[in-house]
Amino acid sequence: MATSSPPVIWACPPWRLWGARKTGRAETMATVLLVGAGNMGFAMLKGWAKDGGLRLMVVDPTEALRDRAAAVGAEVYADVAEVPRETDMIVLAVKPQVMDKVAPPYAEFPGAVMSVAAGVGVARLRGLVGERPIVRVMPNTPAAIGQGMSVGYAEGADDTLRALVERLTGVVGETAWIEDEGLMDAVTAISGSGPAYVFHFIECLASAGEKLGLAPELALQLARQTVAGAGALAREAGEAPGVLREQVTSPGGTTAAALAVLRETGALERLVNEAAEAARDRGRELG
Ligand SMILES: NC(=O)C1=CN([C@@H]2O[C@H](COP(=O)(O)OP(=O)(O)OC[C@H]3O[C@@H](n4cnc5c(N)ncnc54)[C@H](O)[C@@H]3O)[C@@H](O)[C@H]2O)C=CC1
Ligand SMILES: O=C(O)[C@@H]1CCC=N1
Repeated sequence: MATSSPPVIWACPPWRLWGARKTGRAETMATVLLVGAGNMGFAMLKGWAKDGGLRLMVVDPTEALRDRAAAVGAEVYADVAEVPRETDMIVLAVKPQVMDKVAPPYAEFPGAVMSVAAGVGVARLRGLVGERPIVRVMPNTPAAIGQGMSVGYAEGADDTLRALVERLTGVVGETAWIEDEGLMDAVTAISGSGPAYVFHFIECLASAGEKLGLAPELALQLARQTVAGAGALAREAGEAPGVLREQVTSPGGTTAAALAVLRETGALERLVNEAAEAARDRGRELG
């Protein structure tokens, strides 16, 4: 019996055939539509552009943001009405406050939906885009350099869809899954918002350096590289952060003097707890 199968060939859109030739992974071809190419959407898009097997489409009303998306290889559209209805995955990356207005037209599109919006639950998303596989993902902006952390929660997703989500999150960093959607606000408070806490710590450390007499540029260089180097070590050393902390802390030395201030009253820990709780609570409000 002949093995060639013209109907399958004809059923494939041309880009799929192109992608199949390019990657040799025909089964993993996918069209991804990014709705909202702002801070978070574009951070992910930059990574997705490195995956040669994805057809990337972007909708954003802001011309400058469309231009930068086009510059990394995406097909860009100003309005949903212009977008070809050829989607395997629709990624909603607009603000939670506009989700109710932006999402409903995508109910007419095929494919699954992945939302990165803080606070917006699967039940609400289903009300907006209809019955279909829906995945919530909480990414973070280090995705822009392939160092992101993404946490997924999936309803109605089979292994193929989970694999596509992991492909999209894996190309921009690490991926974890939660089985309880109620934890998504906690995830948002730690890894979604977390980069901002770390950037603020860099600001504080640089400011402290200036107050101790360092030139602003030098103070910022020291603070930035110290946080970057400590973060990389914490990830790669294979030892608990507490062990790495002790390796810096000579008994009776300078670090011990500083940590006594930071830890003695539990002030920093309390502050971080309160900050994370505030972020979690705001996520609940947005929902
Ligand atoms: N910024 C971050 O670090 C993170 C953000 N998120 C989530 O990502 C989502 C987007 O946040 P950001 O990127 O920070 O906001 P942003 O304001 O930078 O991006 C939102 C984009 O949506 C676009 N937009 C507005 N109306 C639209 C429409 N009708 N169609 C298509 N695009 C439209 C805007 O032009 C803008 O570019 C939010 O829901 C947020 O909760 C999640 C994790 C981290
Ligand atoms: O600030 C926010 O609401 C979004 C979600 C996590 C990071 N940025």
